[in-house]
Amino acid sequence: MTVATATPPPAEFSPGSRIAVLLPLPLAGAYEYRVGAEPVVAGAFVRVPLGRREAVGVVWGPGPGAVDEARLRPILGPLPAVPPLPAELRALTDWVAAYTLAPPGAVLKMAMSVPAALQPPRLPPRLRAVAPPPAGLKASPARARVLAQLEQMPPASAADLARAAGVGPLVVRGLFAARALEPLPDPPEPDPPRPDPARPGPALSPAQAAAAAELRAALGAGFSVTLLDGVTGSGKTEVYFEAVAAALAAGRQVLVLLPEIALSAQWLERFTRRFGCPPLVWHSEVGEARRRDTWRAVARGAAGVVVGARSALFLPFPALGLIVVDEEHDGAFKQEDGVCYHARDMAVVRGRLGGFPVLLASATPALETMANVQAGRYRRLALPDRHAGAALPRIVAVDLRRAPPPRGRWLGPDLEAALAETLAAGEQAMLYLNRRGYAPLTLCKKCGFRLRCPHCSAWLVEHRRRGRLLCHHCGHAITRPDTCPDCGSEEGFAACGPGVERVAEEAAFLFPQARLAVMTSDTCAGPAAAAALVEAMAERRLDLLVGTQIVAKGYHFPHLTLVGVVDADLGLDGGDLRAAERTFQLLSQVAGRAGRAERPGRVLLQSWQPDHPVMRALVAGDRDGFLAREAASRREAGMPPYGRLAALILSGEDEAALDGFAARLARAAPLRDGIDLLGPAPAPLALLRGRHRRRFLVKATRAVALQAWLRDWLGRAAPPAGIRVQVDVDPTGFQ
Ligand SMILES: Nc1ncnc2c1ncn2[C@@H]1O[C@H](COP(=O)(O)OP(=O)(O)OP(=O)(O)O)[C@@H](O)[C@H]1O
Ligand SMILES: [Zn+2]
Repeated sequence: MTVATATPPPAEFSPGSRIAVLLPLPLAGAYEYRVGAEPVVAGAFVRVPLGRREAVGVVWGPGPGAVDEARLRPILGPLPAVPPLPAELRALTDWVAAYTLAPPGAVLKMAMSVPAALQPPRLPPRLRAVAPPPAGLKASPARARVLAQLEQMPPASAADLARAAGVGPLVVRGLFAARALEPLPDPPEPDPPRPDPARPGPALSPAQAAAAAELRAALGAGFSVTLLDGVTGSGKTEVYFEAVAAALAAGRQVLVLLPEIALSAQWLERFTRRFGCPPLVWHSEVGEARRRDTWRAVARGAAGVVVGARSALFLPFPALGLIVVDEEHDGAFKQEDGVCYHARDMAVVRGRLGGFPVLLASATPALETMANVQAGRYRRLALPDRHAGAALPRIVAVDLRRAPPPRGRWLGPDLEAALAETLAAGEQAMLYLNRRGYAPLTLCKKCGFRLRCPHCSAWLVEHRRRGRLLCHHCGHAITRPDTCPDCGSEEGFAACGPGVERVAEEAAFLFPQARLAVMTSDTCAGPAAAAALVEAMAERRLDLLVGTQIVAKGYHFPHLTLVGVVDADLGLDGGDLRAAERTFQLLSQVAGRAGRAERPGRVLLQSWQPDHPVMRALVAGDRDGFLAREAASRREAGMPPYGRLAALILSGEDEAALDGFAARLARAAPLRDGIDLLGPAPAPLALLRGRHRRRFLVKATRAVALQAWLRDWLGRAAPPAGIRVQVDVDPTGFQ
């Protein structure tokens, strides 16, 4: 296919000139080299000497002339058969590095995450006979058999040929050495199937059609950001598929970011139905060989649509024309280790650098996004109704103070009654609790000692099905000890509080006839298991699904009419700035699974604080009122999106050295108006994987150049060996 390239041809550097080469390593900047005998273009992947090793980097630009002529080393040459890294992605790399304070090479590493993709595919050479055979070729019966065989079969590898002719491998090698056989040139790499934008989509409702028309108009009109704000089940996916089709028809590539793509079999199916073939999928569970082929197909412009997790943002698209960020409010778009970046925000940056539209879709947009809409930076398209006349579910808060569950149980009488009714009517129900495992806390029956992770400040979570107690932060696992490690008692341990496994146990006890399944990231390991569960649910082979937040991810179960939220208050506690917003989003999302087809849905929120603003807003269906109140309180406190935050996490194994450095760093902070420095304080996770952690929070007004201030501050006190400093601009997790 031909690709409408958005960028002019890259700059070329002539033999002998100085160039900057960025290496995918956490170095302060690019290194300087000299071009060899052949010219190279900006963005080219090149091999360079690095100390005594050889490394692969990217030609970033002209060399600054910082290295002595005598010490300047020449590059070893370009990598064959890899297109240069597009200028847009180089600019994004620099931008993300500057914004997050990460070393540019660490950002580049995300764009070069599949080293094998930089090598041309190595096929065993296929051999064919040279015609006529070279004069003076020594004949033998075995050689004759090989040559006769080749007249009957297509070119084959040496091994296949020897096998087919019934000769030893040496015979084939001998013929090759005598030039009677020659290798066939490698075939071009096969292109993935191309999604067909001309296939008809479903007939859109007037509101859907109006939104789709606006999205199509945005394509080809340069950079813009549009929020597709539609209630759950309004058909946001069908609408943005129209924009995908239009971008494809214009010869451009499309990237769709989904928070849990590994679990999105339903989405892939819908895409395939609409476009006639599946998209290319990109996430950490895709195998190395597939990732390699995908990276290369993207780089040569042969990949029409990629759907991926946040890391797909750093794929080398030469002709990207649209990015869709579905469920744009989802916390999974934020990367919290290594380079701390938010894929939704950086998608907007890539759109601006590449001059194309970015589309954000959600039923519960992030406060940040709504603020951008209000400021006129983003456009908003609304889909206020569910598709095909389905009503939004009725949400009620169940006051657990009035009707608590029996002791040691978690499903109160109201929820139990609703489950009984739903199941009796032959409809499906879902129980939601955002906590994996059986019980979050295990304690000694005699002395109350709590089983904790030795490497983290966290309790061990019992996973009864696996017979293990696990740390959810570092993976530390033990079997339940026979005696208390503290008092030595043999009385045993008590499981405190519920996880989904325990709720499932209770539901199975209450409704022994119900066909029940548990869905969490650990009970359905891998996309296939998740897809099987989702299919079983959609085909009504299950009555009751118990799960964590992964059950909420955009699924469409037509026969699901009841959603029970076991602990709606979970997640509201703690000092997290976004606790209320996130709880509202999650619960709306879960609630949105109910009643998506003919039968109306209802949602029961079990809560000890049914008067909490989050519960009230959910019950009243008052999202905009809730967001407005949240926004007002953030504005008043100078918190994001009206002020800015950065978190600094210092960590080290030696606690005294860590505290010493934290104090030194605090003293070194340059004071100025518009910046509040909070800390150092123990981070909420004060110990993680054996490292102690201290946190600073920097609160700034929007007028302050936050990154410049942080760079200045960090430049004043270098950490001693063994202490790591992690910068998180716009933190969301507060761990
Ligand atoms: N115009 C249409 N014609 C036929 N089916 C449609 C149409 N619009 C939506 N649907 C169907 O309605 C269901 C809900 O649509 P979709 O999943 O796109 O909604 P959504 O807004 O993305 O929901 P959520 O936010 O809950 O993920 C899907 O099964 C979809 O195929
Ligand atoms: Zn741990």
